Formats: sequence, C-alpha cells, structure tokens
Amino acid sequence: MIDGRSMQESSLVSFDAEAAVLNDAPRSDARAAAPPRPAPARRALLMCAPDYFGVDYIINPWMENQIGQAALPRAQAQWENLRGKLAAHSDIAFVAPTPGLPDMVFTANAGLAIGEKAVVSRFHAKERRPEERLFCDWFEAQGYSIAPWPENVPFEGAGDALLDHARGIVWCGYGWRSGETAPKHLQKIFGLRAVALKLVDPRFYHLDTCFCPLSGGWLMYYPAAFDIASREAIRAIAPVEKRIEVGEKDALSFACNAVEVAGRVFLNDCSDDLRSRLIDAGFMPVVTPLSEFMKAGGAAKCLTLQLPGAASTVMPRE
Ligand SMILES: NC(=O)NCCC[C@H](N)C(=O)O
Repeated sequence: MIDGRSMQESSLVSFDAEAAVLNDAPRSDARAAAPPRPAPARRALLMCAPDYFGVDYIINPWMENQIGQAALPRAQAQWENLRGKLAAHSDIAFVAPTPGLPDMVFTANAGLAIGEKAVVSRFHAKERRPEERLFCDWFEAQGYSIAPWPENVPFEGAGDALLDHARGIVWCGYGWRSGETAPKHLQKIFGLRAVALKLVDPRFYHLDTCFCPLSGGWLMYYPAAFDIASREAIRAIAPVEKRIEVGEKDALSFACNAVEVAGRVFLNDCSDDLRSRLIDAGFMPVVTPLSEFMKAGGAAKCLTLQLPGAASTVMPRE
C-alpha cells in the first residue's frame, strides 16, 4: 500500500459499488435473492486495429521464439471477433494503427484516463516509446488534459494501473515495466488511493496479465505473480469471499487478462472450474480466442483501454 489510509478514508469517489452483479448477468441460486441493482452505465473502450501487428522483437518472455510467427490474417480475425463481441455492449473508439509499431494494438498501454485527465505511458521498452506521441495526440484530440509525468519514471498505462470501481482505488503493478514510484505519482495526479503491488514472475510482467478487478468488488487474480507483501495487501483489501484466485494453468492462458462489460467477462480461455466460479459470482465468462496476440504477450484486456465516458464510475477528487 502506498499510504496507510483505511478504506473508509479512501472513499473519495462516487463509485457504483454495486454495478456489482449486473442485472442481465446470470446468477447462481445463492445470489438470486439479492436486491435489484441499477443497470450499469455503458462502458467505453479504446482499441487499435492490428493492421501492423506482429512479433518483431522480444521484450517479454512470451515473445521468445515468436519473431515472425504471428499469423496476421488470424490475428485480424481474432481481433475482429473480440471487437464485435465488445461492441454489442460498449462504445468503442479507435486510434489509427501505425506501420512499424506492431505492439500499438495493445491500447491498454496507451496510458491511464480518469475523468478529464490522462497520463500518457512512458514506456520501459525503447521499442514502444514511439507510441507515446501517437497516444498523446489521440488523448489530446479527444480533449483530455494531459498530466505531466516525470521523465525518468517508466509507466505502462492501464497495463499496470487498474481501476477498482467498487472500492474507488487504483491497483498498480511495478517491478518489470512500471517504476516503483509510479503509483505515488498516479495517486497525486488523480486523487485516488493507489495500492502498489510488486510483480515477481516475468511471465506476468504487467498487472493486467495476472489481476482483474471485477464489478461488485470481485477480484480475479493469480497470487503467485506477486511478492508476499503484495499478496497480503490484496487479502487485506479484498475479503476472501470476493477473491477468485486462479491456478497456474488459467493464469498462463491469460484468464486474468479479461475485459468485463455488462456482466460478461471476455477472456482468451477459461477452465471449467474458473467458469463455474465466475458464474457463481454472477458473471458470464465469454471465451474469445486470442492465440496470435498471446505470442506477443497480450490478450483481451491488453487489446482495450477503458475510457472514462459514460461508464466511468470512479471520479477524481477535485
Ligand atoms: N499486458 C498488456 O497490457 N499489454 C501487452 C503488451 C505486449 C507487448 N508485446 C509488450 O511486451 O509490451
């Protein structure tokens, strides 16, 4: 944790704690008696078409031995499938793809946008630094105010900063890509409590590869990706009945790299056990295979950036 504030003290947000289990989501019998909840706002997402996607260099373990191995037509079909499924339940904006930037398709790493402010990523990998100007231009063109970011602090956007709408906090990952001080800067910029988690397994180099806050305070994550102190911090904040801890097999399928929209959880793959647990928690898992993007170390969540828009329930402190 960055600071010692209690959950109550950190409630500086108008969060929809109970965008929780969404009205059209399936429910287990145990949840059937839950009181009706307001329909969630529509989520807004940013995506980038994979016109120039490929594995052209190696900056994470998933890319090893994969240079030139991603099949573009299959990647395009998988991306289009994901886009179509998300578009049925959310508003999607697009940033133009650019030749020579094969990872730009992973818009989670564009930056972090909350309210009217955006922080543009400061990539750790030099191969991705040319994306910064393009994402900055996009945020500016949409009218976001770009918050200054220290030159020497790497930060890879929503890959390492995940809003937890139910708690009004931002969970931050560091250790591989984003710097240890990044959460402190985010907290100052956005006025939201930032909880810093140290990533220790290089296969889970971004927080969004192993950690997924879901509505209603649910948390799906792979504990072994974190150091002991971070695991304890997670347990201190999320009660056991809200934690969906996944095993290594699901983690390696990037099950935690999921996008939740309207009670549906879109993910690359899902074991039967995880499927049951998500359904019991009131969510509908939707498998959307993304094998070509896995070769670059990304899946559903990495291919989207959550935008404030109508769906934003976490608001910065004025
Ligand atoms: N985890 C994410 O948020 N994005 C996936 C980024 C994959 C890209 N090849 C990278 O290593 O930066």
